[in-house]
Amino acid sequence: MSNATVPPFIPAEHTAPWLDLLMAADSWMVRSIRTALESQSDRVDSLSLQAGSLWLDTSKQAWDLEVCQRLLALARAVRLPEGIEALFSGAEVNFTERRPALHMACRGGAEIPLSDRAQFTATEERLESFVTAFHAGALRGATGAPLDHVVNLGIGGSDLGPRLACEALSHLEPPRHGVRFVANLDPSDFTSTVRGLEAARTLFVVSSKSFSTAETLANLERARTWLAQELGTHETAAHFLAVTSNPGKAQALGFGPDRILWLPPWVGGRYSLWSAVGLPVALAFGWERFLELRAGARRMDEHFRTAPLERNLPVWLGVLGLWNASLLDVPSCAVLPYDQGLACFPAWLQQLEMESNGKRCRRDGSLVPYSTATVVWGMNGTLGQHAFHQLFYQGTRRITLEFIVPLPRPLDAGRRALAQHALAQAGALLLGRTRDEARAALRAQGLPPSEIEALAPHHEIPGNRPSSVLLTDGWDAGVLGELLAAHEHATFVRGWIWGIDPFDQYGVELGKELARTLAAGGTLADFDPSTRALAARLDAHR
Ligand SMILES: O=P(O)(O)OC[C@H]1O[C@](O)(CO)[C@@H](O)[C@@H]1O
Repeated sequence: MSNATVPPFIPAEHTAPWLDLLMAADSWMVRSIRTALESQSDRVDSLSLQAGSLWLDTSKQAWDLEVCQRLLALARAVRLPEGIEALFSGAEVNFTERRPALHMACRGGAEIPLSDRAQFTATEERLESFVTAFHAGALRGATGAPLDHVVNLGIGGSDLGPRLACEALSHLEPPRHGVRFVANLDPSDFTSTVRGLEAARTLFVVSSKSFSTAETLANLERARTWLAQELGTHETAAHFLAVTSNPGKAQALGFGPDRILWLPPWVGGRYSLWSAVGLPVALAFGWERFLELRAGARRMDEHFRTAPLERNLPVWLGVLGLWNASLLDVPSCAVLPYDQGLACFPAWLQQLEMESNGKRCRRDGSLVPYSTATVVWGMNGTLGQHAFHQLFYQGTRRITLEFIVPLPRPLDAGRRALAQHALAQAGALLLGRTRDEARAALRAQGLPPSEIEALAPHHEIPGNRPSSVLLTDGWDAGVLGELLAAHEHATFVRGWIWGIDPFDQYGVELGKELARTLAAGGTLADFDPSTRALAARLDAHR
């Protein structure tokens, strides 16, 4: 392993920039973003930046250049630049599990640890040859028929990354082979996903870092049963590939060593798309496309590692998120990709941020004395406009928004209209409508004065809703890689400043443990009276 060390932990609130930021936050709680935009001619330019194919405009956020600079001063005070170097050098930034977090190494953005280089290279060669054989029709199932359809069995990071990439790419080009995803423990997920598939031609990729996740193991069992029923044989090993860090467990569950692909332990589940977990992407769209996806992410790695903080897009995304979450105490961030292929981007980002930074305990064991990760949620535009944007316009909740607007080249009329909707939403949410403007609009409809007065408050829209807009220049696998890696790094930036470990997930483990207890019919004594009563009701249900 690497000799690189992690710089010491410095609590953000003990630094001088933190105090400045607290004062700035007091003022931005009440300041008008709209007025700031109208009065500062350089605001848009100074609060926008480009990295690779991504253009980020943060000028509609509740901050200004001074706040941004103070946040960067905070990042320096807690030694973020050395933290970034520690991340890329393979230091144990995953300090609770005493591991590096080197997902960047899978895409060439960092070095593979020396001791793992041979195994990693061998895995890459095997991955590529599986993909080549699959496309050549040379991977054959139990009946001798070529396998030509893929079903990924996995959950969380073993599902969301490849699912997102496959969906996004399938809106750019038809896949060479169909790929479907089963994640849920709900049996209907499996049943409805395999409906219509020809068992003899179906390849299951079973992705699980631990190879002990209940949902994935249940779906593996279902897949075996389905194949056996459809093909009339239990000799179905040729229909399965396993991707895991725990080959021993996979072997114990019947996978031969030649059917297991290695997922390095230093790749976190929610960062694993770039590893063998990304296999479905390559099976569906080709090895080259997978490499392009990785190459885009690698471009963002290089930018993140080398650009000065002042021009560093993931650092900006990171500190802006921290400003909203911890200093303005905004509890929620809606992410709104204007691209049908990015429908599951909010779910991917949700896991990335909430599982990584939904924590409170710091490196020295102290608790973070302010809010950490926000609730991340969202939906692709324009669908959300007709579902929950009303709350953005006139609701009482404090929410910040992130519009993601991929701009393919050339941009056809349909995509232009879609992008215009995104920009119009961000603009309208900032602008709002004053009471007088509402009155004027009602007057123009010819309503009598009494009705105008009654209705005007309902038509008033406060505006000033903070949002960022991220545009892409072009839209392909590489740009998608840039987009995903930028968010991964932004998550690291926040975790670093908060002093928490973004690469563990002990909270989820407790839920898993207790679910196992319940499923095994174990003692319910550990549970509270409400859960015991509900479990009894479930037991009695036939
Ligand atoms: O890949 P595995 O080990 O099956 O885990 C699946 C998911 O479960 C978690 O461990 C907890 O939800 C995630 O971090 C992970 O992506």
